[in-house]
Amino acid sequence: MSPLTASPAAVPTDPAERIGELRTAIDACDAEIIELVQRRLAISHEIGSLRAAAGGTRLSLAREQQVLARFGDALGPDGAALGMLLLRQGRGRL
Ligand SMILES: O=C(O)C(=O)C[C@]1(C(=O)O)C=C[C@@H](O)C=C1
Repeated sequence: MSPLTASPAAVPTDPAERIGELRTAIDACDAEIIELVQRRLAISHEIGSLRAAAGGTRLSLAREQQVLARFGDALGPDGAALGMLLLRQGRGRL
C-alpha cells in the first residue's frame, strides 16, 4: 500500500495533518479526471466531425450503449450515470 493511502493506524500523524495530505491527493486525482474529461471531449468531437463529414449520423446509439455498459459494469448504477454525463457533454446541443 502506498504511503499516501496507508491505513490511519500505520501512519502515526496528527489527523488534521493526514487529512490535509489526503486532500492534496484528492486534488491531484481531480486534476487528472478533469484533464481526462477534457481529452475525452476533444476526441468525441473529432469523431463526431469525421462522421458528419462522411454523411453519417451525429450520434452512435450502439456505441453509447457500449460506453454506458462499461461504466455500469465497473462502477455500478452511479457509474452508468457518470457515463451518461460524459456522453451528454460530448453531444452538446442536439
Ligand atoms: O464513439 C463514437 O462513435 C462517438 O461519436 C463518441 C461518443 C462518445 O462520446 O463516447 C459520442 C457520441 C456518440 O453517440 C457515441 C459515442
